[in-house]
Amino acid sequence: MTTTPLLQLDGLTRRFGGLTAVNDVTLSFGEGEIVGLIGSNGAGKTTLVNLVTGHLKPSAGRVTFAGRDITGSPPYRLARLGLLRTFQVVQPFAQLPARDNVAAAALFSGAAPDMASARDAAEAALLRLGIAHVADKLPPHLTLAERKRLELAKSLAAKPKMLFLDEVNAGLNSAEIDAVLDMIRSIAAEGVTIVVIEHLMKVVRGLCTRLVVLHQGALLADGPTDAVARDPAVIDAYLGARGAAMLEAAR
Ligand SMILES: Nc1ncnc2c1ncn2[C@@H]1O[C@H](COP(=O)(O)OP(=O)(O)OP(=O)(O)O)[C@@H](O)[C@H]1O
Repeated sequence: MTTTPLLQLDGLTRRFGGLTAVNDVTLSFGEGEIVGLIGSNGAGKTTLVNLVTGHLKPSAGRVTFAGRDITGSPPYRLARLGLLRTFQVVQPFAQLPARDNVAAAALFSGAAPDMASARDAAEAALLRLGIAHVADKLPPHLTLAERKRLELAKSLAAKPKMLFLDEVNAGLNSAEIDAVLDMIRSIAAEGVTIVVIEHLMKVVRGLCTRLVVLHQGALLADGPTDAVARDPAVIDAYLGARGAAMLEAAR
């Protein structure tokens, strides 16, 4: 029996003038999967995520989420369906305390019907991510690790079905990364599909059961982490001998 994927991309393509940043990508993602989206700088990872989450419109192709054609839908509509993302550079509202940043995400996504329940959802999300103590602080006064957790709290309060995490571990130390990985695993354990865009092999190896590799906008490989890590085409185009050794060492 085949199950319907949560997210299906068919021939997804985005051109910028003469450059094809995402080239005819066909892929699907199931419920509760943790998938790593990898590839060298400029491979098209961010563009692909932007096409799915409504921040860019495709030049061609189709995006289907939970059986519904969502091609070209704006981010706020997709957030209401449970399709959410974080950004590589975290972008909280600097003048709002952490709690209200999370509450705003809960309201914006429609996960909370009013400010009182949005604040309750925010408290719960901050607690779950271990940063309840920063609820009253303004984002500029948070550490990088706290700001990254704040991003995750915003996504969580929006009740995601699928979450794209854009380098949520960049700049964190090893212990901070381990803590974030545990949080991501616990979110996935509730059935949320998670796609992580990553350069850190420790994260890819420790978290993802499946890897999708983009190269010059096209799909180069898609399969179980171990198999993809040993794929000569992937080693050649992306990992290099050093990257493959690092991925092996991170086991
Ligand atoms: N708005 C844009 N206008 C023109 N070209 C763009 C635009 N956005 C991305 N590109 C180009 O599309 C290609 C893919 O970029 P993208 O940012 O998606 O790659 P990436 O894999 O996310 O890279 P990185 O790992 O460096 O973030 C690059 O050549 C980039 O210069």
